[in-house]
Amino acid sequence: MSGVSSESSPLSGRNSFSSPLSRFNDLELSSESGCLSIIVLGASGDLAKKKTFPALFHLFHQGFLQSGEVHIFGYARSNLSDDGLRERIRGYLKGASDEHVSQFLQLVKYVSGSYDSGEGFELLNKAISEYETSKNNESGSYRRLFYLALPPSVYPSVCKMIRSYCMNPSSHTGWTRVIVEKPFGKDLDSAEELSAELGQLFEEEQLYRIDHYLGKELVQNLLVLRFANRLFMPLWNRDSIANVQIVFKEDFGTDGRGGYFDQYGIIRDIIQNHLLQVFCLVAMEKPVSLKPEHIRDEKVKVLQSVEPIKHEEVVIGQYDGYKDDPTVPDDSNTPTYASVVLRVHNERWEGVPFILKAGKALNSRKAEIRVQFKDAPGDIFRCKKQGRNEFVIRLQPSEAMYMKLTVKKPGLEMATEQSELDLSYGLRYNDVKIPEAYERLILDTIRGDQQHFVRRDELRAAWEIFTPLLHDIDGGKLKSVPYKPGTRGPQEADELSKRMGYVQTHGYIWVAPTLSNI
Ligand SMILES: NC(=O)C1=CN([C@@H]2O[C@H](COP(=O)(O)OP(=O)(O)OC[C@H]3O[C@@H](n4cnc5c(N)ncnc54)[C@H](OP(=O)(O)O)[C@@H]3O)[C@@H](O)[C@H]2O)C=CC1
Ligand SMILES: O=C1O[C@H](COP(=O)(O)O)[C@@H](O)[C@H](O)[C@H]1O
Repeated sequence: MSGVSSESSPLSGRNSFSSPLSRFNDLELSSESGCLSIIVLGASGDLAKKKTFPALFHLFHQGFLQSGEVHIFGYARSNLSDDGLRERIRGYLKGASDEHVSQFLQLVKYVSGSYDSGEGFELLNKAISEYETSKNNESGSYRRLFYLALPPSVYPSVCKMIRSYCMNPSSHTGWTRVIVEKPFGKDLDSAEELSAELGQLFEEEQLYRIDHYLGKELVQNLLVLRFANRLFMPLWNRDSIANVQIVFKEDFGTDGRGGYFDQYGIIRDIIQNHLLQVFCLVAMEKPVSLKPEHIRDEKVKVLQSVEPIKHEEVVIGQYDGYKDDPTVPDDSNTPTYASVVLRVHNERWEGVPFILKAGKALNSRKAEIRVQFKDAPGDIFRCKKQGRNEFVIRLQPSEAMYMKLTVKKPGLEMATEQSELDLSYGLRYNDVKIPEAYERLILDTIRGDQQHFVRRDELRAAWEIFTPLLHDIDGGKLKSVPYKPGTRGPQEADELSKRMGYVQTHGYIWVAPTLSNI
């Protein structure tokens, strides 16, 4: 974690104390050396080229992956050569010289094979073993990291193949770890079935269920914010907070992914995983320590305190034009928008609605947490109509935290107006490059830190919350209301937020500050 250098920061003169959290989380974070083989399964796919390989490249570029130690293997069914794969991903490797890109690409090899027969995996194991042997790695360990950038339908067979053909030999020190992408199942039963299948093949410590929202800078900040600041502790409960919104918006539609999306819908794609993980970090109790198991214990507890979702506290929508995608059935009821109210039955949150909203083809792209406080009692300024205090954590874009406040309008009159205390990262940390979520999470996996990965019981608790609602939507008991692309989504969702006690501040818009407007 970098602080702000007083030379280059526009806000020079501030002191910044930074301390690596890994020192506090009691983890024996390994500083292992030796061979590291990273195997990207589904290397020909969209996620691999857009996220996985670029994240590996950035780690390489920053010196976290040493060319003397690491080798990267792409595996898929497509008939590609090493150079074919390299050319496919080259255009996505940004932010470094061509020479550096070429050095990285030289570490990448391709093996072609199917996902359910031994032949391909034997070849893959041979390629990994040859590399390991070539390293003549007498004192170091042998590490094998498998990244499943694949449709979940093939996870069980791929995991069986890895288990049968590609494990780190028992004669070697080191480890074998597997990163699995979402979606982990489609409902409680299918997720449990998948968990049981993978659980027979790998120990929980070997499985890293990735949710890339847990790798975002401001999501990782939530624990620090909540538990290292005295300011928030007495306020973070039902006495002061009226409602919490956790919002995801995209200003584009399913863009050629309609076939995939239609089987899942926005609740499975975004809410049950990304937004629910954010919800956990906002709502959970303080963990005993920063040990991954302590944090995940608290997440499970708060998930288990969520009450059954009521139909009248849900709005689902579908944007006009979604069904024009030829891969989407004409009678699809799949929601591309949803607003779902969660209620937590515990001492801290009884009566506080958590509104989780996500939508595609909306009027903007952003993700944020909006904590709205109750009105100030006994308002002598009569300024309620101007708006309530809100603490907003902007996850993306333009990472920021700002607190909306009522202040005296500067001037001779005693008038009030809405303003904000603003911590915009672009300004405060303008010399820090915020890492990509996938970069951090892959590095965590190499280091053996499972804090930001989803544990099996957490996954179960998450599906328990959403499965009844999802089955009702799939069974047609709730209908998606149409909305126009480029809008805020269905009007019914705004009405739901209002019913939940959310008070909109009229005439106030937060503008992300830039160096030119301070
Ligand atoms: N794309 C994204 O932005 C995100 C994706 N994810 C998740 O990551 C995983 C991979 O996503 P993505 O890369 O988009 O997926 P793709 O559809 O691009 O699939 C990846 C590769 O898997 C192989 N494949 C595709 N369909 C099948 C099939 N039915 N059976 C066997 N193999 C198949 C193909 O390789 P080949 O034919 O060469 O073997 C393909 O190149 C998924 O679980 C997805 O949900 C998560 C977050 C974001
Ligand atoms: O997992 C997914 O996330 C992306 C949005 O990720 P972000 O980091 O850009 O916010 C979303 O577009 C996709 O549908 C979903 O599968």
